[in-house]
Amino acid sequence: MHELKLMDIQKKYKDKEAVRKFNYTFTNGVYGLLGENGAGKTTLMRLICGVLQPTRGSIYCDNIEIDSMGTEYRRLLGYLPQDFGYYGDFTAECFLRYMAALKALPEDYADSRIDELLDMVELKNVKKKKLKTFSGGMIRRIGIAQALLNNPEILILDEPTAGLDPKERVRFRNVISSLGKNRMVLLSTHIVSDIDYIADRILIMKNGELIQEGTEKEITDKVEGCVWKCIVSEKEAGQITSSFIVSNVRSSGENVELRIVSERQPVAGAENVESTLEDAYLYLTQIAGGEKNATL
Ligand SMILES: Nc1ncnc2c1ncn2[C@@H]1O[C@H](COP(=O)(O)OP(=O)(O)OP(=O)(O)O)[C@@H](O)[C@H]1O
Repeated sequence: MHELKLMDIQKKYKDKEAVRKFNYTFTNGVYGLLGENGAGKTTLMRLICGVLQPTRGSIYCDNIEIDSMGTEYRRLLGYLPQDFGYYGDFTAECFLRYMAALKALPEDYADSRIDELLDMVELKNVKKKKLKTFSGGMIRRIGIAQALLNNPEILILDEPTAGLDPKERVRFRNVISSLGKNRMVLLSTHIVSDIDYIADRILIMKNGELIQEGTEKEITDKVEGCVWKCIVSEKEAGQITSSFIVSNVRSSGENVELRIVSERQPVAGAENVESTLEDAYLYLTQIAGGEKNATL
């Protein structure tokens, strides 16, 4: 098991501070990195992979700075970037062979590993098909397979579920859960339900900062007793939405059903309901930016 320690990481692109004051220690398990677009997730992942250098701070793997580890660190890593490049004319099998060669894996090992991985990501029956005929979900799965070629102990997946349909999302979650048993898996998303059940720990980023960290239960518990449901007129709904954190809106005949996160009862008749990670995420990201302060 490896320990990856981020100490006081900052990354600036000219004047833009994309990651700031980031301190965290990862070990084995699935870590879900949650944040809206532009929160700094990709930058953080690139820093961890050594593709980018921090402006300030250092990253240590088992107490050794990753910069000084060179190929030894790269051997531990598997990375699926947000837009990974592939040639559409390659078959799935050829693509993995090509990636294995780039990673300088021995041919014998690569052959058996490719078979194993195609099986794992459920693409064995289409291994002779060209990638340009694959769906978005199949491409994502082949992306994971390439990231796993060297059997990495640290696996970094940037928005791996982007563009997947609901069925593919479920299949993908199953693959990821099984991977987190004996390695560190860090995956980013802005979709709460993608990591709801599979992440052992959830990290929430906003404006480059880590604003919250914990298990799903720890984070959800932060808004325990503060989630309300009520049915109001459209006019009332408009007023409530401007001053409360509303985590869901649903039409209900002439009226509107609202789900609200608030410490006090937002309107007479609102009923307390069980909190979810989505409620907590919305609440924590909105108060962190001071977007809604009259609420709780
Ligand atoms: N090369 C760059 N030069 C300048 N600014 C950048 C660069 N890359 C990212 N940024 C900015 O840094 C911030 C963080 O971007 P980053 O891509 O890390 O966020 P993200 O959470 O991964 O978002 P997304 O999900 O949209 O990729 C954003 O404001 C972005 O515009």
